[in-house]
Amino acid sequence: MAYDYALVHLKYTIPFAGLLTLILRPLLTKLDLYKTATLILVAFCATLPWDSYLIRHGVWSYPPDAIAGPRLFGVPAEELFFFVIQTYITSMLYILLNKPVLHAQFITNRDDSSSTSRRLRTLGQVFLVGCIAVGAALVKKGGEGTYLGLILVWACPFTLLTWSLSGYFIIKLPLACVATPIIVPTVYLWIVDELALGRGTWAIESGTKLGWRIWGSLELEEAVFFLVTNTLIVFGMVAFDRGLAVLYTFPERFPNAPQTPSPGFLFKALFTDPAKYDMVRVKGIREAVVTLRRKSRSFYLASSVFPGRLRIDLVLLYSFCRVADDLVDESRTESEALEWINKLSNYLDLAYGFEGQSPSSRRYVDAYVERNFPKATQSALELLPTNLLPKGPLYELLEGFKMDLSFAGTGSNGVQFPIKDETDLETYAHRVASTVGELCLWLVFHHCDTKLSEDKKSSLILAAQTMGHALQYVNIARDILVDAEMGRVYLPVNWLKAENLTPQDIVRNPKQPKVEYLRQRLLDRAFKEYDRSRDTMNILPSEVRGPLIVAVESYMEIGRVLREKTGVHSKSRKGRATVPRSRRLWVAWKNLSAA
Ligand SMILES: CC(C)=CCC/C(C)=C/CC/C(C)=C/CC/C(C)=C/[C@@H]1[C@@H](COP(=O)(O)OP(=O)(O)O)[C@]1(C)CC/C=C(\C)CC/C=C(\C)CCC=C(C)C
Repeated sequence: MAYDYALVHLKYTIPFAGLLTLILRPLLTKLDLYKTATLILVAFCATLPWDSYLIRHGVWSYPPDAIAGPRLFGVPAEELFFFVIQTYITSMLYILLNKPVLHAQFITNRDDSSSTSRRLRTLGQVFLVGCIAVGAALVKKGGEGTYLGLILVWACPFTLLTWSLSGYFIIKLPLACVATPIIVPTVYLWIVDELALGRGTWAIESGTKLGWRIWGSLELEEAVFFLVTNTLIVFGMVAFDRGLAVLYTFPERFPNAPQTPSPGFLFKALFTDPAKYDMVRVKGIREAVVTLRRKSRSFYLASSVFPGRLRIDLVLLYSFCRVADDLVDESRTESEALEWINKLSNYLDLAYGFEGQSPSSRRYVDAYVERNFPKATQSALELLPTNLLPKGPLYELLEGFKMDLSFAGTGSNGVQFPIKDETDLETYAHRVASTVGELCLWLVFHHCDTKLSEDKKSSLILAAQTMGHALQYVNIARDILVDAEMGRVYLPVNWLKAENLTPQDIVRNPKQPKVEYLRQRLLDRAFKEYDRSRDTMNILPSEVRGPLIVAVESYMEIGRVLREKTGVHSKSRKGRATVPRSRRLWVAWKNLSAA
């Protein structure tokens, strides 16, 4: 039938591409489309002359009754469409699987790589050179090895180039991010190819093929073809991501990296000598990602949808806040905690005192950090992007940590509960969470291509502060049990009094029924603050609106779980309510679709 080949697309390739598009649509950014379109263009231009050569030299053919008719350089329109749809499918799968990954952490160079990585990279190079040599020999010999030889001499030099450029990076990436987008479309296209060869939609001429069948009608050459072309597409995507990662990770080297960089910019980044990478910064980013992944599932998930440099800076900000909070929280005595707060305050004095001055003054700040803070916390302080953040909210955050110290002495006579009423509660939430919301927004303002008016910025900051209250109230509602175990009660004392309770009663028995009522009261307050600020998020620039909404909603979902009371029972090992992973993913997808 004249539409046999077109039917292959209608039945197999288009539905698969459609399904991937449907899943990915809310997550796709302009940059993803730019990468995919570039790869499609490259794949099209690289495959067309090669394919045309194969058809003209009778290596393969299409029965005239299986194709519609139009051809370009002898290649049927359906085949041209194959170049596009295959590249699209593999790219989409790669993008989907790489969304959660912050590529900056995998930047590496020879010195940073293990001896196993070095050996693997060399092994890959030797293997690919071997494939090129075998391919060339087969083509030269002619006859049955011709088609396999042509595949190898055409695809392996590109693969060798991308492997040599990005080999260490590819080895460092999680295996699933690289192997799955190669294997899944390859196996799928093997099945489609087997069906097409079986039906005679296309045919490989018998004089130029080895005649080895892998399974059913699937010839060895076809199996190799799909494997190497999908490998090439994925390696192309990886090269893109490595270039982008270099561009975003080193602001000193690339001060004005645009969200969607030109090919020139990308080449410059890709060909930057790896020996010149600031590996101290890369290692700091790695530590920050580990901290984020371990400590906050909500913000870790949300971080995946933020673009480029903003994502890195938010992760670094999280890491600073987390490290500072932990230093204070994990102190054994009040004086030790106070000492950390003073040191953090001195650090801010120095960092902001030297702001805008020479790199040597930055080294002075780093020296202070290295002298005064534990090794594991140093990078979080050294990499805080103080040049993009106002200092006020950071000092205020430390004031919030000081309020936590007022709980010190629990269990002895000196018990204190600083949250006496709603005003204290709001002051506390303002210090520890509104400050964080405001800091996030300053990063957003700096990194967004869309510039906002001062009026809009002020409304957004106000909304971020209110949203901070909402998140902090959810945090307190979630942690009543955990906090009570540490002798802390953040529920206002006057609320407890109205229920004939004291903070000490909560510390003694945080599971009593009245606690559930108080938790819900606090959640009502949280959702009131959320309602007051949520609509303002619609004036955020489009490139960050969805991601910020995901950050807020995935945290507020903890509150929703607590409201349904299911979360109180489905607790993590730490005794905290959690949102199941599938529900978190759904929240992210739903909100990105609506944003
Ligand atoms: C996507 C991404 C990586 C975001 C990073 C956000 C960030 C920098 C968070 C810092 C969190 C942190 C460790 C702060 C220290 C003080 C503290 C503990 C605050 C509480 C956070 C809870 O985190 P977690 O559950 O991990 O803490 P514990 O285990 O209980 O110690 C807080 C509840 C505060 C979180 C508040 C925000 C992130 C601000 C939210 C507001 C916005 C994002 C602005 C939205 C914009 C508009 C216009 C409304």
